[in-house]
Amino acid sequence: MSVLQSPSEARTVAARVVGATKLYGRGDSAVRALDDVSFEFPAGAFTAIMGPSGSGKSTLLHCLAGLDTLTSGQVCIGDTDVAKLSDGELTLLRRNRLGFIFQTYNLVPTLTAQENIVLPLRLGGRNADPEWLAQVVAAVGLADRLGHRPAELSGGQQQRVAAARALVTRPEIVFADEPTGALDSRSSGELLRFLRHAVDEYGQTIVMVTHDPVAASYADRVLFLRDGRVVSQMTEPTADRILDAMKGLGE
Ligand SMILES: Nc1ncnc2c1ncn2[C@@H]1O[C@H](COP(=O)(O)OP(=O)(O)OP(=O)(O)O)[C@@H](O)[C@H]1O
Repeated sequence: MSVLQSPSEARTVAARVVGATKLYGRGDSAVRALDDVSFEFPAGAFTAIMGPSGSGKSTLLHCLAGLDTLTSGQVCIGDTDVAKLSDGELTLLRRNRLGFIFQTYNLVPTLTAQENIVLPLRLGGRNADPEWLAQVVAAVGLADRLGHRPAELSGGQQQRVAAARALVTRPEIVFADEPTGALDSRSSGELLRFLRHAVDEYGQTIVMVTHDPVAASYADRVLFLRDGRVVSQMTEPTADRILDAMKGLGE
């Protein structure tokens, strides 16, 4: 399938890694950040990736999202083998089929909230679907703040603008790297409810790295890593069960 196309049929797997291995450095000083990781990320579901510091969470997310490359193994987004894409095709895949939310909001300071939200469409030369834009903006709860610039918004509001920006292109997958890391618990809750709503109402697929058991409890499934390997997974997670699992991993 062309990287320009959206999926024409419902998929059960949004992304998969097979035998994913990532080495940083060479020889004696090489670090095995990922060690033969295989996992399927279900479509229309919210998956959290957890594990102790240095367990490979960010490396896995970055390799899945085409921001970094594996040493060996395979990453597929839908049916697309990411390693087979040229740099230009990879850029198009990221722009047209993926959405990103980072710990730092990365909003453009001179643009209003509304302008930031529609920026990915502008960059892709596309017009906003007015109905979809209205839904995203309503769900994110920022209707009265759309004309404000980022500096006039709280951290939580800025992160919700960033989340709306990630969803506005209706990407196949939204990748979120510690999206609540800089937020207080109230703002975290608002962001996580928004993400949960996007999964439940629009069938959005979300993959999120987090250290926070409460944040991970919003997911449908939690994948636990240690030393670059998948050690377990949990469905229907609760914060208490996740905390116990993390203690078992030595966190
Ligand atoms: N660019 C790099 N060069 C060398 N080593 C790296 C690089 N990036 C990550 N690593 C190493 O790879 C391992 C996995 O790192 P990674 O950042 O994926 O872990 P993490 O689980 O996301 O950690 P944290 O929770 O602390 O963010 C660590 O040992 C880390 O030091």
